Amino acid sequence: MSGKTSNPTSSFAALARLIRYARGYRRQIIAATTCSIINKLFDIAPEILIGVAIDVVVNQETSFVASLGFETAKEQITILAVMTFFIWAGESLFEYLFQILWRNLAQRLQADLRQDAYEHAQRLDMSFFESRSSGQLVATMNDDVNQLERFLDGGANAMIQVAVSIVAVGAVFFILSPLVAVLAFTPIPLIVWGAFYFQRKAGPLYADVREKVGELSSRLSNNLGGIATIKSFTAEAREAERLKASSEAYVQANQKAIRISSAFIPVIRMAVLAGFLATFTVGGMMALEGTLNVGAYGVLVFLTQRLLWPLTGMAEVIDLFERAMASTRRILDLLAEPVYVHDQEGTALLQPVKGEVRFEQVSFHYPSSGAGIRDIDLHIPAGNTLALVGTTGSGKSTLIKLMLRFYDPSNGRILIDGQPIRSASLDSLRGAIGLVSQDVYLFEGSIRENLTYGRPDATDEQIIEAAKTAEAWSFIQALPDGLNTAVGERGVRMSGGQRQRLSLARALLKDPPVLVLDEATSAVDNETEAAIQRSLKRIGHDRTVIMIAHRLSTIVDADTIAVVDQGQVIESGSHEQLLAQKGAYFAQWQVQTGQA
Ligand SMILES: Nc1ncnc2c1ncn2[C@@H]1O[C@H](COP(=O)(O)OP(=O)(O)OP(=O)(O)O)[C@@H](O)[C@H]1O
Repeated sequence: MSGKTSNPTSSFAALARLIRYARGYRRQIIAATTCSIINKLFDIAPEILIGVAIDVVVNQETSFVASLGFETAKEQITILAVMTFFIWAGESLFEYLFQILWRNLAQRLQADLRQDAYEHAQRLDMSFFESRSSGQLVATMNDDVNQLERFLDGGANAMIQVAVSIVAVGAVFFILSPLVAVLAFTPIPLIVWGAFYFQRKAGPLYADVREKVGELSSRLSNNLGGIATIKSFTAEAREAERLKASSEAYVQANQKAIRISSAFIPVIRMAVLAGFLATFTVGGMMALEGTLNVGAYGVLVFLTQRLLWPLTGMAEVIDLFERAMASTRRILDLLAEPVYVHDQEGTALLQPVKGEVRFEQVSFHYPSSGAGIRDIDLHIPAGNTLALVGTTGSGKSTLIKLMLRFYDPSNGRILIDGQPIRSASLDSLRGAIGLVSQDVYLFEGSIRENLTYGRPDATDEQIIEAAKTAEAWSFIQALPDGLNTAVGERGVRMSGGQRQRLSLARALLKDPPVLVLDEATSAVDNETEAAIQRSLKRIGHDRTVIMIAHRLSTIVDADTIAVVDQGQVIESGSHEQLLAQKGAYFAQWQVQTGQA
């Protein structure tokens, strides 16, 4: 998703966006946070109890615990032991609870994000997919989502607990000795500054790492998808080299991040040491002078460790946080990607759809190439057949894409049964159109699953009838597993002609009022093509058919033939009319019939 990761918004902005996204989980987040806080408080408490115990041993009847009403030292030790037991038990219980809560939250949130991202991506316009590689999208929906999951599994709790340590230990310090507190806290601003400095440095580096992961997975999926082409061009070595370059770019991006993150820990360690030594020596002096209770001194020394050492772990947590926020930004950016082709949900085309199609002054240009179509006027009465012919790249498929609202025209409008398609729901519009496109896509699964894709409840009789019309039944029947034969990924186990016939049968089974055949029979032999033409003529009587063909012999019977050239309709009429005009169609006909 190039261009997106350079987004300058900080990681905290990404966190705020994530929290907004996760508002449905507010109660769970609050519960998990509360358990993290309580666990940390229980975790700090034993250190305080050690101090209290020293106080008991040293001061006995005048100790702090004695002032609570436990007179003998034995009683005091016993009560401290009981308290220690409950504190440890409490700590264990809340550890269990926060682990469960955070991890469950991580699971739910990652599943939601992936699902939402996928569902949103499905709604996005075709132009979005043309500007993004599928590998990048897969990386976002898998790696980025997992990265966030890892942070929620442990990082979020660690961040909260560091904050609780600072506040709780700080409070104890200030109660016991404000002077030592100030000394012990002196390194904290440095540590926090270091953390932010690191965050600023590491943020863009991690964004770059995520970008490189995307590129790497994009290359992998493209290459594995195009393995036959690679082999046929014996390009294995070249491709291996290119993959190595992508891998290397990923390594280097990571190395930059590693250099920064590795420097952080030693620096923080020295700052921690300064704070610890200050408490240790100044507190010790004060205890010797008698201005600080011995027990309090013990508490301070132990707590300094509790306060400062976890901060060394902050580097790792911030590391995790930065990575997770770079990922979060990518996921949420994908979710925020605007949909330009708006669905008018709830406003279905008037049923039953008769299939009258009209293009009125339709113009459209692809933003990326500037190519497109201009001022197209076409009218196809319901039940008629329109053939679109013309040189390659003249804009025929573009007309179909506009009719399916893969894009919206920049000018003019398209109507079905007199209703502008922009004001109809995408469901009802696309439900009314059966498309057999040039690039046949079969899903991994059985022939039956592929054929019933547009009509999951079709009976075997209906499936067979559609397969017969598409001249696919004889070869399906000959397969050992018949309709249950697996077609392989993208239909690789079928021949090109078989794939086309399956795709045609799939569209026919949907039984749409408008059938679009874009070079639907280009990969079958002449005999099969003629047979398909005959069946199509039979079923074409009660539906509108729009066909695109290069072989003019297949469209001579169309009610209207429109010749498209450089994005415009330059001639239209019946076969005979166009021949009589002696224009572009006539010239093409001469070439194809060998009369030129
Ligand atoms: N997604 C796209 N982005 C940018 N340009 C595109 C896109 N799809 C098609 N084009 C361009 O638009 C023009 C019309 O393409 P279109 O696919 O409609 O032609 P066509 O007449 O169907 O060609 P063919 O007979 O070869 O299938 C071509 O110049 C093509 O390069």
